[in-house]
Amino acid sequence: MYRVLITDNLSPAGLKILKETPGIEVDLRKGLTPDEVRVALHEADGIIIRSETKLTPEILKDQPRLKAIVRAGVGTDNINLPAATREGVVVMNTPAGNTTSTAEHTIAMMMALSRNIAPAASKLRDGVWDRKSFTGTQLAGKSIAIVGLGRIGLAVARRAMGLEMKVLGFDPFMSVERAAEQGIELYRDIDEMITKCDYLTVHTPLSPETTNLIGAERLAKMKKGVRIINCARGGIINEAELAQAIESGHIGGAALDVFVKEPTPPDNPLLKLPQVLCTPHLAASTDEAQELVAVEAAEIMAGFLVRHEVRHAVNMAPISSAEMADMRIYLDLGLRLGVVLSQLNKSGVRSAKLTFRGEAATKKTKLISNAFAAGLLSSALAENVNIVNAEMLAHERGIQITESLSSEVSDFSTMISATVYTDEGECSVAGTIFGRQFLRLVRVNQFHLDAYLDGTLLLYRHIDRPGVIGTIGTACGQHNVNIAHMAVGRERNEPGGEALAILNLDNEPSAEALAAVQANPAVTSVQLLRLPKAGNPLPWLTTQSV
Ligand SMILES: NC(=O)c1ccc[n+]([C@@H]2O[C@H](COP(=O)([O-])OP(=O)(O)OC[C@H]3O[C@@H](n4cnc5c(N)ncnc54)[C@H](O)[C@@H]3O)[C@@H](O)[C@H]2O)c1
Ligand SMILES: O=C(O)CC[C@@H](O)C(=O)O
Repeated sequence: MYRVLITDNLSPAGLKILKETPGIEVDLRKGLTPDEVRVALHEADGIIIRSETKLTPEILKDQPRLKAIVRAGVGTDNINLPAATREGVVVMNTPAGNTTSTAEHTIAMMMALSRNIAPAASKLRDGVWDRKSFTGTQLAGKSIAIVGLGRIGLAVARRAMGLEMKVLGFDPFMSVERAAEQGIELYRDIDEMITKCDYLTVHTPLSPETTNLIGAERLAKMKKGVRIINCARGGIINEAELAQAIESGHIGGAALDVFVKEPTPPDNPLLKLPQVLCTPHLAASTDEAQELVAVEAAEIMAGFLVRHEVRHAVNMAPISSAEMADMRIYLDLGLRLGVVLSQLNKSGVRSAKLTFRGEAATKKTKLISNAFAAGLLSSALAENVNIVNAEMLAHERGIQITESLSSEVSDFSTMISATVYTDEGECSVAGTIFGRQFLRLVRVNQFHLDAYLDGTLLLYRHIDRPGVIGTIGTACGQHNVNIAHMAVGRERNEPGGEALAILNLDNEPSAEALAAVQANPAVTSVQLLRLPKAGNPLPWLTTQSV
């Protein structure tokens, strides 16, 4: 049974989906302290959150059961992404469900700010009929500058055009042609754009580039009386510098839904200014948006846990359930080749190269390389490694993994070769898939053979002469070790040279059994490899150890 922890308010429609999904149980706990979230996560396979729960590195560390985090909403800035990735946890979000509500809130804030709705209503509630103090400004004919032309920025642009406003835009990832199609005058220089607007609204994520994007210097460049709106993230506009610019009279006012610290402390100077209109992070709080994001979050979590599909992931490539069904066997092959090389090599790996041939070259090779890296690092690291964190962990250890695709015809319709380069030289293996389900190890260095790629493998190198195989078989039998399959590869395809044999064993041989094999004078080396059993759930996506 997979357990999904939910620590923030989630619409009942989302809860219903999870509760009705066989194999999933819901652990609904609101108002937890950070430490309580950390403890509750020990027993959770997934967690769904909104913006209140903060998932810090301390909370995410050592959570071996946790596999997925789903953010019911857009911003993942309350989740420490490097920490989640390092722990091998997939982070997914629901990017589109609250776009309309957030755009509508932005327009509502702009209108309310321009017409002094909040202070006028408040005064009237206090019994004062004041018509003089609240003369507003009309929006029609004014210019609005939009920073960030993604889903919400564009939705705001369309609505502003409906209000007969002129729309200016800045987004380094938007083409001039696409902006023109939308009726937006695109600027390549934000500093030029901000001198031309009457309203400025920001719709970017909070990132190192966007933190304090609008501060004292840019506020000073704007026209006197400009009104500023932030329904994206606190910190994109510097709060203290905005407060000063409003107090000085240069900036006409601001409408803010988001704050650097949430809940924002009552002594935030912006809350005290009459020219500032504030809401407590409400832009996405509509029945419609909350139902959409909750349903999507629940479906994403259920799809991940039950069908292993990865949708809207922010720390790995997405995989649909159809792709996953197709890729599974390849991820398995990549992981097992990595495990084989990690156990064959005792010295430090500096780099690795994967070559994909035939059908393998047509798959999402990056994911297969990540599965290979997970296998390669599995025996070396105490951490759990999977396709989410393998690339990061390999990179941190200076291990470079490169890929090449080959159209060269090989003996097999699909094949993956992997070579690791170590301080002592190189070692390579190749694997293939028979009948779309059986994995085979078909080469170890210069030896071509055909061994099962699962369970316990006994490898021994020997001089290829009569009687060796028989005596090794007898030694195994005497020590109660059953041989399920045997493969031998010869250096030159003729007797007398070096050969490599791989025995697939039904049970783990004792130290005495290994010593008996090693005692054969023709045997030059013996090594035991341990791979996951065929058909076992593999750790390329979850955080189980190999
Ligand atoms: N207040 C709320 O309740 C609420 C609700 C939903 C979303 N949001 C926030 O709104 C913001 C936008 O959401 P979205 O769904 O439109 O995201 P999005 O990813 O669709 O759009 C973000 C846009 O910002 C642009 N961008 C990135 N860096 C930039 C920079 N330095 N300068 C200019 N543009 C830059 C990107 O190119 C992209 O087009 C996010 O911060 C999100 O968290 C807030
Ligand atoms: O959970 C919320 O209501 C806020 C969501 C919003 O900040 C988002 O980024 O989607």
